[in-house]
Amino acid sequence: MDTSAKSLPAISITALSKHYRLAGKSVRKAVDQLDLSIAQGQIYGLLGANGAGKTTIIKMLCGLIIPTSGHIVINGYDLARERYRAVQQIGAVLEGTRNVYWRLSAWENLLYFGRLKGCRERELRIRARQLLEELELWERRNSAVRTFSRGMQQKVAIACAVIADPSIVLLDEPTLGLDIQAARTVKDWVAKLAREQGKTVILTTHQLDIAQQLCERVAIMRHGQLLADQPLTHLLKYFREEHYQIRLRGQLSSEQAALFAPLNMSYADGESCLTGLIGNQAQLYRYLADIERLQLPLLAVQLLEPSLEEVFMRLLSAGKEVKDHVA
Ligand SMILES: Nc1ncnc2c1ncn2[C@@H]1O[C@H](COP(=O)(O)OP(=O)(O)OP(=O)(O)O)[C@@H](O)[C@H]1O
Repeated sequence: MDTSAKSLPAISITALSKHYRLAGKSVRKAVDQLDLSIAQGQIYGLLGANGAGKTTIIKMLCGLIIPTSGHIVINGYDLARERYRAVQQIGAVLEGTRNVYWRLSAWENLLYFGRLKGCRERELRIRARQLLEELELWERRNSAVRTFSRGMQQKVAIACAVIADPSIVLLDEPTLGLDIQAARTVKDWVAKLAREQGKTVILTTHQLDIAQQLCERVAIMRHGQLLADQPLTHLLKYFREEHYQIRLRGQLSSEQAALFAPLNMSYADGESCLTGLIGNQAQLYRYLADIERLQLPLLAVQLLEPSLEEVFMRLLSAGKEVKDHVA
């Protein structure tokens, strides 16, 4: 296979399913007839509620779970028929804290994973040093990973995943449990992997603000199927006509705020701000009628671009597939 072709998708998934047999004759469809194509050099977010099937997809891409049916092609290599070559294209950090050896130092972990992946000794040492320096871990390279903070451990795990310089990096919940500063370091580094080194990054996360900052394209999954698979900018435009901000002078009482309950309420500088998706004009007028009835001083009603979190919640509650028709 020609892996150098730029037009080749990094990952191509066709009619992929994973069905688990449960007790009796019942079956859980963790992933169900999924089609997906992920372009080279993209940061791709795989989003969905708990149990949507994200980790199952990541594990199938790594070759850790055998699909029930369907095909996975990675940089042109069929995972079922050319497994070694296909898996070589990938570096992965799975969910949780056990991606690296806690008794080994950061340096030893990098050398261990590099040798396991067939790196040559001289290049391996140069790359290990470069990665540890980039991630600000060089000073602590000889300390056992178990003595590291959660953020430092996660940085070591990501460094181990990319030690052999794979072109595709899979990150399952890369910022879970990290404090704001550690999450930002990981986030900035993920962005650098794609934008400066041209790597394809596929990440799952429940932190939708991080997905919104990082991802160029986003898939939203529900019950093993796709509800949406679109460029982030398209998705954010999807409910643009329905996302409002209503500003009022003064602070609402809790009884007054309850009338606008599905909207987010904030108060600052003497103004109350109601923000959220208002699905139709009739609902908007009902809110405005309440405002008039309560004699709340109205300052402004404005259309806003929704956040990814609002689009996500809306899509999940609607439960309908979204076609890519937004220009
Ligand atoms: N080994 C297994 N046996 C049976 N069912 C499983 C197994 N592994 C996963 N599942 C089920 O498959 C579905 C998808 O799980 P998966 O872990 O892929 O979801 P997820 O989107 O990653 O969820 P989360 O966000 O909670 O990590 C869930 O209903 C889960 O309970």
